[in-house]
Amino acid sequence: MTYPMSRQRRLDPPDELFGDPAPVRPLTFADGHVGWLVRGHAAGRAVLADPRFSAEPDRQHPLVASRHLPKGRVPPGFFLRMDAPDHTRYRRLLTGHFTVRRMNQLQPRIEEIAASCLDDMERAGPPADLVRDFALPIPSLVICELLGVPYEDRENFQNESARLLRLDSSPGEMESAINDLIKYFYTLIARKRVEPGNDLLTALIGGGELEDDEIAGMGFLLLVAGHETTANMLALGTFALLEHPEQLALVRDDPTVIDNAVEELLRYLSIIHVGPTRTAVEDVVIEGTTIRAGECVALSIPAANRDPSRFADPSALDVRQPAGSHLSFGHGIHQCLGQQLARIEMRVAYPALLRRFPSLRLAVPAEEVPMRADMSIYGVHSLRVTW
Ligand code: HEM
Repeated sequence: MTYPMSRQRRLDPPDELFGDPAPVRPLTFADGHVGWLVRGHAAGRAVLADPRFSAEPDRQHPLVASRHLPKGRVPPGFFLRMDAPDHTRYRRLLTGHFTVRRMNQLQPRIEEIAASCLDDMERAGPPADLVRDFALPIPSLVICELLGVPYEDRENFQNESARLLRLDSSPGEMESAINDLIKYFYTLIARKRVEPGNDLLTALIGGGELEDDEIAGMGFLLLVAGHETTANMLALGTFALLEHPEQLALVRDDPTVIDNAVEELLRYLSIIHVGPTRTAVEDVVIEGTTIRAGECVALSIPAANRDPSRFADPSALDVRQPAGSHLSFGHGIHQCLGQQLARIEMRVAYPALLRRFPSLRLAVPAEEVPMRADMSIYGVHSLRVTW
């Protein structure tokens, strides 16, 4: 098996992932280096929960690491790529800001933002690009307001994020995107020291526990993770529902299915389709396979989420099928910090869109929808729709 793999169908992971049922398989990375692919649901949870696997890129093979961050170049505060105790220190300062209760309080504002995007779409008339007009603005605006980032600066940070997430970006291109975004946060933090706001960056500055470079790294992580992910779920999820009209009708007409529909879309679509990666810091046996100290492991969330030993009908999109145990938000100490926010955004946005435009349909043939096979977060580059 070699990585990354190509897909045969737009809404399904590569067939190659499912040819052999072994939960852990040897894997050749793009540079020819051999590591492991973990594709079973139980094996994936075991790796993500095990402190003998490190998330730090400087422990990883340079070319695996470069897909996310150049070797040894984790910016201060970028705790996604840190192990305990550094990871714990940063994450602890944020958990109180992302509780279910805090996120629920944002719901009315998210509803307002979604309604305003829909008003604009309605006013402009069909066709629309659902990515540009709906899927990207909602999470971008929400994370900007939460962090205290001016929304007017979105073009800059959306372009830099795209540079960071392209699978063919060189380590140099990634490093310059990271540096530009971190520099941007430095300027913002300096401004907030003079003019504090009612936002998360201001709270982190006021807490007095962090240096500016640490706040900049945390802000950068939250901004990128907070808008690209949900934006792709909203657009790809809508595409998937348009391809499954009976499921779309359930989401539009039956308010009781939305919570599970969001989990099922997360499971079925598995937008984090490359990685997460980890490195064994000592020999570890996972379901009978020994992974030696220093070896890299890539976990396939799409394969884990379609593991037939975990889900009754894994290749079907069925919004009534219990899907809550998916691994789309990861597992263990790095499990997604923003998952409650993402859930509320989706629970609000899908029904609002489908109820506003009950006759929503693609404005181009499905085969012409440009897919994000070239990005580390899967989705659609654009989605032309009409109504
Ligand atoms: C549908 C949307 C989302 C998906 C599918 C998603 C997925 C993930 C996954 C799989 C991880 C774990 C990565 C790993 O173990 O290496 C993660 C971590 C993270 N996510 Fe999300 N995410 C989403 C939305 C968000 C949002 C809205 C935020 C905004 C605050 C966010 C912030 C983070 C952060 C800060 C981490 C790092 C956590 C840590 O290292 O402790 N995510 N996300």
